[in-house]
This record gives sequence, C-alpha cells and structure tokens, in this order.
Amino acid sequence: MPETETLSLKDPSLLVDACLIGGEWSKSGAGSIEVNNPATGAIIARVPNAGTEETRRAIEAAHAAFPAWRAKTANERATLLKKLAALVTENQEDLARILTAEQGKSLAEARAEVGMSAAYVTWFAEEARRVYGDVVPSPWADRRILVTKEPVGVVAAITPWNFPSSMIARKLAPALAAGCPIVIKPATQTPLSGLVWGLLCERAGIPAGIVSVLTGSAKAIGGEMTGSALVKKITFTGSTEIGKLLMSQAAGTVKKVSMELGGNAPFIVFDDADLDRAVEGAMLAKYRNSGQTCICTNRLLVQDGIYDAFAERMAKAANALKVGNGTEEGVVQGPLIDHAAVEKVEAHIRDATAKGARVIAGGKRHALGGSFFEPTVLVDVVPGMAVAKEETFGPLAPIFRFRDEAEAIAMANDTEFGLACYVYTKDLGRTFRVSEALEYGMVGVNEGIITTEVAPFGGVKESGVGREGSYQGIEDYLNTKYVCVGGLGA
Ligand SMILES: NC(=O)c1ccc[n+]([C@@H]2O[C@H](COP(=O)([O-])OP(=O)(O)OC[C@H]3O[C@@H](n4cnc5c(N)ncnc54)[C@H](O)[C@@H]3O)[C@@H](O)[C@H]2O)c1
Ligand SMILES: O=C[C@H](O)CS(=O)(=O)O
Repeated sequence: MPETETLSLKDPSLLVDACLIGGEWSKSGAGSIEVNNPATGAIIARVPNAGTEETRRAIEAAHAAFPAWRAKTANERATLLKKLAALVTENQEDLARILTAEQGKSLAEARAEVGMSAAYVTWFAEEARRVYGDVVPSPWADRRILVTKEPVGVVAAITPWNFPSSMIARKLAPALAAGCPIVIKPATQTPLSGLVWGLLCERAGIPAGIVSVLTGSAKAIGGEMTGSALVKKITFTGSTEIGKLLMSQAAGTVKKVSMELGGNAPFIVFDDADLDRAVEGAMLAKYRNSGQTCICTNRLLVQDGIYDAFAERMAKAANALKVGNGTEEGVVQGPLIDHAAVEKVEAHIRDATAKGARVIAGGKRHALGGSFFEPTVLVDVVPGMAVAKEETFGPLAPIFRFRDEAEAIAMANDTEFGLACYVYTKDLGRTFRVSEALEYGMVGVNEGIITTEVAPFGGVKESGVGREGSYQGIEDYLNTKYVCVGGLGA
C-alpha cells in the first residue's frame, strides 16, 4: 500500500481535490482516483472519478453562463484575466510544488512552467482588446460591408500530463479572452495542477460556470465533450493517436478543433556550427522535463566532420546531469511519469543496439529505482531503428550522421510528424535554405529553447492543427461574421 505524502504549501487550500462544475465544488463520480508522486510513489491526493453526468452538467452550466460572459466588454474580461495572472504569480511557489509532486519535473522547471502559464494569461488579457474586424470597400453604392469576430461558444479542453499547468493556460486564456466559457479535463496523472485553475479563476472573480474543471474517466468525459451539440470547439494537447480519435468524434457535430499533437524533432548540426553552442542547445532541447516534451529533440543529425567531437561532448554533458527527486537542490532530471515510459525508452535502446548502435552515456534504469532513468546517448544510429520514426518521450539522445545538406533535410523530413526542429549553422544562406526546406511548424536556429507566448506554437502534418500563443492563438476561439448593410441609397 503506497504511503501518503502531505505537501508543504504556504496556502494548503491550493491543493484542490474536488471538481469545479458550474461554479460548485463537487466530489460526484464513481469513487476517486489516486494521485501519486512519480518520484516516491506516495499518494499525494485523491480526486473524483467524474464521468458523463458531471460533464453534461458542466457543459450546460457553461452554455447558460456564455451570454453574460460574451456581453462583457473586452476590457472587463481583460481585467479579470489580469487578476488571474496576478494570482498565478503570487502563488507561483506553491503551484510549482504541486506540479513537481504530481509530474516529477525539477522545481526550477516547474517554477518556469508556472511563470509561462502566467505569461499566457497576461498575453491574452492584452489580446482580448485587439479582436479587430474589418470595414471592406463596398462594390455597391447603397451597401456597406462589415466583418466582425464573435466568440465560438462553449469550449472543451483536454490536456496532457507533461505540462499540466501551461497547457491549460494556453487554452483557458484565449478562450476567456475571446468571450468563451471552457470545460477542462486535465490528464489523469496530473489533475491537481488543473483543478487549482478552477480555484484561481473563482478567486479572480470569473463568474460561476465560465470555467469548469473535471477529473475522471477520459473516455467518458471526452465522449460527452465531443458528442454534445452545446460544445462548439474541442482543443486538445496530447498524442497524435488520441488527437485523431477526438477529431473523428468531434466530426459528428462539425466542431472547430485545435490539435497540438506528437512530435519527432530533428536537431541538425552542420560542420560550420558553433560546437559549444550546439551541445548546449542539444542538452536543453533533449533533456528538458527528462525528455518528456513534445518539442524535445528525438533525433540528433550531425554532419560527418564534427560527429565524433559532438558525440563526446554530449556524453560528457549527459553524465553530468543530476538525477533525483525534483525537490532536491541541483536535480535537473526527475523521474519519468510512469513505468510504461521507462519501458518505451528501454525498448528504443534495445532496438537500436540490436541494430548496431552503441551506448556512450547512460543506457539503463537509474540506481534510484522507480521510474528514474540515466540520461542516455547513443551513437552509430541509423534510419530503420525505432528511434528514427517513433517519439521516445524520454531522456534518450540518438545521434545519426549525415554527409551534406540535402541528406540532412531528407532525413529530417522523413517522418509523419512536423512540430519543431532545430538547425545549428553559422552560414546565413544555409539558415534560410534549410529552414525553408524543413516540413515543421517551428524552427530553432542556433537555439534549443524556443517557446514563448508571443510566437505561434504548433505543427504541420500529423503534429496538429491550429496555433497557440501569439495573436493567432485567439483566432481559433472566434467565428467570422460578414454583415452586408443595404438599402442605404446612393
Ligand atoms: N503539441 C504539443 O503542444 C504537445 C504538448 C504536450 C504533449 N504533447 C504530446 O502528448 C503526448 C504525451 O502526453 P499524454 O501521454 O498525456 O498524451 P495522451 O494523448 O495519452 O493524453 C492526453 C490527454 O488525453 C486524455 N485522453 C486519453 N485518452 C482519451 C480518450 N479516449 N478520450 C478523451 N481523452 C483522452 C488523457 O487523459 C490526457 O488528458 C506526446 O505525444 C506529446 O508529444 C504535445
Ligand atoms: O510538451 C510540449 C509543450 O508545449 C512544451 S513547451 O513548454 O510549450 O515548450
């Protein structure tokens, strides 16, 4: 029987173990679900196992609250969102501790994620007041052409465990800014960072029913969200497999969809790159959140001339990473989310080494046990190995080699995914040639960390549909309306 663990919080009320449904805190559902700390296995909370009935109530409450919310001025919504951002910032330490306890990432990364969450809310508080329309020159003397933007209505959001706070922020903020209510289902593994959004929205003065947060059966909640005619948009962040399922379920009522899905990011290093900068960037792009981010590099493509030097430096840097409980000072690699994640990393290492790859750093479960894994580097990796095609989602850096620009581009694009990619070179012409040839939604040039609320985040191919963040991020929560005003006389 796992032990229980009490988190040390300045404000213990931020550890919320009930669902927010139409402004009411509820423990309704089929029993409860344990929330475990992946670093210790301890139970940190139990949350409701809500299902279809609770979801229906939340959707109906959102539908009822929508007219008054959309009738508020953009400035009134912006003011409430700024209060919400201030509450996130004021409680950053507690929110980070809750996040680390249920997800495992280091406290430093958890603080950064909470900071990014506040940044998304602040950004869309500002964007709320910039939802512009158009007045178009009319082809008719007696008519005028107006184009306006209107909130789509009730939004349903389903989010992943790897960024359990910021993935909610970059959906909740544009939805509310645009005038839409939202019903949120956080990941089963990390519900607490989701439920607390409901509490903070309540404390910010956002009206009852505008934000609901439900934990429980993903299939039942998702089925009600995608099947309800009252829900006008589905916004999902998670695996491509589940994204495709939700898109098909949403088709029945022709809902708008935003999909932020899986990745398989190539990290391309040319002979002329700044080697130290490339290794630094690769370490960030690979091992952030112990390799469990959608834009983590999944394949390192290194040109022949610097292959050995790059691999040696990567191995040295990987061996220097401190692995442990995210609350420990200096720890930069927490546990993987669960044992299935560990088994996937092991399967990719087994497959690659069976086909000729060599381990030059890590390569096995960490001595700490549980779901801790050694930061690993493989060399002599070639296409045809599982790591070339499958998203590892763990601390595994497989290094492929390439001869020239054309081969690098062909290797990088040889995947059904198209989320993020990285290119290291000092050559300006090559920067533009390669960036333009790569089939991805985002390109980091000489940078391993590219996420910001001001830029459009999203992918092409099977990495998704739509963009989050930037001025574009609010567009997905708006409908366009064309108004032709006639009978005006010459
Ligand atoms: N593109 C991005 O911005 C982005 C960000 C984070 C994670 N991801 C991707 O997400 C994956 C890892 O996250 P994950 O393991 O949580 O993904 P997942 O798809 O397994 O789960 C994501 C969410 O979907 C829910 N879900 C699962 N089955 C469902 C169903 N049948 N109906 C409704 N909801 C269901 C889960 O409970 C969770 O809330 C990786 O592929 C990663 O690349 C993408
Ligand atoms: O896992 C995917 C997230 O979108 C990571 S990021 O924090 O937005 O880069």
